[in-house]
Amino acid sequence: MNLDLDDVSYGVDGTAILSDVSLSVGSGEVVTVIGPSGAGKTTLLRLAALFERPTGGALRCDRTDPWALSREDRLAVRRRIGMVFQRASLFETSVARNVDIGRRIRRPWPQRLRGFGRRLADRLVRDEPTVDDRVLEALELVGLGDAWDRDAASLSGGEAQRVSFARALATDPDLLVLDEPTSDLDPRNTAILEQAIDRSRERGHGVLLATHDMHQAERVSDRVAFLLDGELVEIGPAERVFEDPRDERTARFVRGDLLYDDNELLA
Ligand SMILES: Nc1ncnc2c1ncn2[C@@H]1O[C@H](COP(=O)(O)OP(=O)(O)OP(=O)(O)O)[C@@H](O)[C@H]1O
Repeated sequence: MNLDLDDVSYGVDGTAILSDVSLSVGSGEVVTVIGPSGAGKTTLLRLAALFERPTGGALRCDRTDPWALSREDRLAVRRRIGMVFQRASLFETSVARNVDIGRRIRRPWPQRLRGFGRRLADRLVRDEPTVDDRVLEALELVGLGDAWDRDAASLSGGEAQRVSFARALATDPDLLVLDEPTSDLDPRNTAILEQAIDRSRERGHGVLLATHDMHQAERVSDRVAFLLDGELVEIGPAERVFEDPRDERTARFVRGDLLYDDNELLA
């Protein structure tokens, strides 16, 4: 899926949170949004995943404005997008069911009912619970292939975050939207998720990622966008943005110099 944001703005109760943001994510491309806390990264990702409607400008998925479609048609577009939130929220059931839930709620109702019938028939002919290949494959991608029958409540924070990621992968989304998916993870778990991002890219999925981790942005991105106070300061190939930023504010941010002092913008 090609996602295009054209001068997109978003405001709540008259307060601007994003102003005139233009960016695109193509198939097989990883675009990373960096910026200080409160810059608007999560809001931008929520717009990209169709959770919120822009208050200005245009957003298009494969050249179609999903907000101009009927609710049902917009949901069909929405089903092609997988979002992983900053904090994992899992249901109190097995790991496999947690991953499967993501796939099921993305299916239209007739398919869901057929799936229910199949599972019921499965249960009648065998005692063992069955796990869908897609679910296992997604769990293997995040290094949790052996954990499918574990209780989600028994997982560590890092494992839970990987299960959330697997839930999004199992839907085979055209576009993955990842909001700081590794912020609470140790280096090993972070490396596993970065590999999964690479695999998604190889499969031709687009990835829109927000991260606070500059090294991660350098490692995984094709292009990097720097967001500051709701405005996109610059966007370009990762190497260029990190090594030769065009804007002084980007330079200061990637160098790690503080842009804020007592909440006052210094730039
Ligand atoms: N629904 C809302 N109503 C009012 N203000 C909001 C709303 N959503 C976000 N904001 C404000 O918009 C700004 C951007 O928030 P956002 O969460 O998008 O930033 P962020 O870059 O993701 O921050 P962080 O890196 O800390 O997660 C913040 O000042 C936030 O308080």
